[in-house]
Amino acid sequence: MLRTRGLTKRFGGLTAVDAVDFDLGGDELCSLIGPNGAGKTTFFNLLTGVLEPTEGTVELRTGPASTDGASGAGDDGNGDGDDWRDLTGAAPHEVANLGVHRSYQVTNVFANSTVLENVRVAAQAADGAGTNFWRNAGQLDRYIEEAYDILDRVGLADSADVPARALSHGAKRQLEVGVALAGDPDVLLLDEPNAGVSSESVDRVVDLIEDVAADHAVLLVEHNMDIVMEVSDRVVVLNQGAVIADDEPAAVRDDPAVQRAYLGGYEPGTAGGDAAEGTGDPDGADGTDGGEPA
Ligand SMILES: Nc1ncnc2c1ncn2[C@@H]1O[C@H](COP(=O)(O)OP(=O)(O)OP(=O)(O)O)[C@@H](O)[C@H]1O
Repeated sequence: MLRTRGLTKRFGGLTAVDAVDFDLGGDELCSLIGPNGAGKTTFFNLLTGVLEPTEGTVELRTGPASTDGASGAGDDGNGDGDDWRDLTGAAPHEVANLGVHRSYQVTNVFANSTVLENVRVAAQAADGAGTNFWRNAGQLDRYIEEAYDILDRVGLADSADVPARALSHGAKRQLEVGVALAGDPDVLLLDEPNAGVSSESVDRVVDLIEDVAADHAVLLVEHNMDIVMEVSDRVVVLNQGAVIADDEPAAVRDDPAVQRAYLGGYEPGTAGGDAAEGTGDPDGADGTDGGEPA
């Protein structure tokens, strides 16, 4: 569905992402983990056009897509029928239009608009209708209906008329996923969707991740290893910009190189399951509510 080859980003003398070959299958939920500064956010930024790579390519399968979820599905133009679109260097809106959407570590919704409006506007924009819906009265109803369906799916139907700023942090993350879904994406990139979410809300966000993964390709950055182990089909480990493991969750957990680089001290089910060197703070002091847009 999405693949990179030799993807590299250097900031001066620092190689933040180092020759990464990565494949995300059609129905796959792949988690990207690694210590702070490993290059996860930079990798997301390269996939979504926020940053231009120093070297390497990003490609999206545009069809005909087999949705077998196998990592590395697709071909290199060798005649088995898969088509790939080169996204390398494309602007963020072009990448989004082609079906790759992301959520951010910091909540990114319109604070003063209602929950419904946030999703409705995203659905219109994705349809190329912009905000000029007056030209066809029936169209507005269609977008509102679509927005309600999405709010149902993300568990926010009861909050449709509430301003986004009034939502709890966890509910804002649900809304973010709703806004991303409104773009009708093929690929969802979720950047720490549980960061700052209270422990009571984590289960709801995890259920939502699993639900959207049923019919989308999902790449998840997550510091909480219990969640990673629970939801992932596959786990990719970055360390100093390079992939040091790419396997099923249990195999990655038991990999000595991963233990050394990242998971030393991780014990399932303890204290939120954060890996030893991760600072993702899913349950604890929520420092993110104060300065965020919503
Ligand atoms: N715009 C930039 N200019 C210079 N260096 C940068 C820039 N963005 C990131 N870096 C550096 O690149 C490396 C990778 O950073 P990145 O934020 O991608 O890591 P990360 O794995 O997402 O970390 P975290 O888990 O803390 O979010 C770090 O050493 C960081 O300081």
